[in-house]
Amino acid sequence: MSGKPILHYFNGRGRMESVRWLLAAAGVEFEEKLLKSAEDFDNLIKSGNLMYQQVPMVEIDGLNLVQTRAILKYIAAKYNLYGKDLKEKALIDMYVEGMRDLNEMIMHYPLCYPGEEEKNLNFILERATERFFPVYEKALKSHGKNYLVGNQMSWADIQLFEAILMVEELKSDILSAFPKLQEFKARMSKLPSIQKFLKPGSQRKEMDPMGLEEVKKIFKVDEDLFLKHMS
Ligand SMILES: N[C@@H](CCC(=O)N[C@@H](CS)C(=O)NCC(=O)O)C(=O)O
Repeated sequence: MSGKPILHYFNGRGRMESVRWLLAAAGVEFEEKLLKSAEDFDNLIKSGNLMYQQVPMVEIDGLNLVQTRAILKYIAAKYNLYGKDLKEKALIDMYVEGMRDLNEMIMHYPLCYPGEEEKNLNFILERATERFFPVYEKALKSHGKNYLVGNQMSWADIQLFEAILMVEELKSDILSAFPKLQEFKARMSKLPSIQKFLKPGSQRKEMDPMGLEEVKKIFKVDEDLFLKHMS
């Protein structure tokens, strides 16, 4: 065993991408076991290591961690990205949860009912520019520091950087009204661990590398139930 964390998921962003980002930004190397078929997923379930028969699952420090938030919290705490006291942790949680709300909308965007793409896209962009980004712009402006919480990089900054890149994929000039976020993005982009992850060929996933249909096959998704659940 290499001692590196092992990430179990399919070859796509989904719920695992923030975990990949957090590890990569912390400079932690990891391995991936990518599910390619329903059989792979069944075998993983049969191993008994998935508490809820769901992925993401991360093998780390002898644990089989599941539930995305639990995984992220563990990694943030382990690599000193989770603030110095309870108040900083609470602030980081509040920022992160906002970005995860935005992230969820973007994750579900390709799953919307046919014909509703434009409406959904406009909703995401409206939420990003009217609800979420102003919070982080204001925070950076008001304390004048390089990072959202305290004076060092935290989980909140990494989640924000990921969120900015994702929204920019939907609308490239989305930061035009947010000068502090533009500076933040430029600063974060220069960090060596982030530069490495941004390079082509890294373990960072593209928007839709494997295709929705294949993902549905792995999880044996019923189309109607799926759309209802996601809407
Ligand atoms: N609350 C869980 C949700 C996990 C989840 O829904 N995972 C999906 C893949 S992204 C899954 O394993 N689906 C198969 C199933 O639920 O049977 C988390 O945040 O990790």
